[in-house]
Amino acid sequence: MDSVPIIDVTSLVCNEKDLVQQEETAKQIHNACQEWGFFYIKSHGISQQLQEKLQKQSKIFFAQPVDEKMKISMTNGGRAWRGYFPVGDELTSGKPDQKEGIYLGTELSSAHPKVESGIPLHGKNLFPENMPEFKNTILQYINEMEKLAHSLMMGVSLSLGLEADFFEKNYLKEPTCLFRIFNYPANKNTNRSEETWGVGEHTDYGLLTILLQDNTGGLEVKSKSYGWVKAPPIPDTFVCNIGDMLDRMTGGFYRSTPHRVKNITNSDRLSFPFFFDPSWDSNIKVLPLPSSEPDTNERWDRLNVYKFNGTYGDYIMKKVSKVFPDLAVKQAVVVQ
Ligand SMILES: O=C(O)CCC(=O)C(=O)O
Ligand SMILES: [Fe+2]
Repeated sequence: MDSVPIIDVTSLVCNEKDLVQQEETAKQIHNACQEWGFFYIKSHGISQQLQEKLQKQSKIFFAQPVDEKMKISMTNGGRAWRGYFPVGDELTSGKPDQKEGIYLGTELSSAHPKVESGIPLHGKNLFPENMPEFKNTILQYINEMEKLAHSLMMGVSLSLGLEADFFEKNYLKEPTCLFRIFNYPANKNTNRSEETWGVGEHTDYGLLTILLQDNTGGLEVKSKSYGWVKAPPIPDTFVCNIGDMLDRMTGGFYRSTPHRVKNITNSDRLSFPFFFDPSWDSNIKVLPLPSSEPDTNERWDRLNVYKFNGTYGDYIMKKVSKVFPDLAVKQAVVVQ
């Protein structure tokens, strides 16, 4: 098969347990993660109405003048790294991406122990005051994505021959949930050369990403067997992909696959990645798996993920500080 597989995840999300069907779904996840590191999910249980509401309000938000959007600028987000960034502010491999966006995550009050102790990427979201419905929709969406992600990680556990709650017990007591809303401007609105990307080639950092994309298209996945392959929008599905931590834990058995985006159409493209990552202070350990074969090809970031030892917090801070170097300096995060 030369396209990203589609997996029906009913058995993972529904309340009635069908162990036989769960094993079957786990087998499909296993094959997809080994071959692609990517898969589409269908029958996921997230309502179309919620997805449409989110898209509609995001469109309204991005259509506003930059001054209005900058009222929730990331520079006001402090160590939580939340808020809006304009086109060109986010870098991939040192190059500005052709996208604007909002960084969001689990809503934590300033009294939360992690916020009180100054742990980065944790805290309050910045919501536009002129769009109260947007806030409710985002919070509801994050909540539903988190539940879905727990169910999918049960499938990933089973797919590796582990207890269904392996990740739950060891890495997901307090998952790091990051949510982003991106707008990739229409081709006609940018003076871009061939080399510019909506987001350049990269891998995701954590365990599992669940992506909602609008109808525009533009996402590409670097497959093992077929080179760069398109991952177009498919109605009623989300795109899922695994991140560096699962690659590290499985010793390369499951790969965090490079991907990139270019919007070549004459309309803006909206996308909504939800990143489901290990608890901040969980120590990333290699799993006892039968046949692990680390990837020896040079990675997009020239790092060797198989040499990484430490907590998820250690890993992501190095990454995020490269993505927004100016902000990292303001937040006193060392850029390496
Ligand atoms: O916009 C997309 O389709 C993908 C975005 C992405 O890969 C990311 O934010 O990590
Ligand atoms: Fe990504």
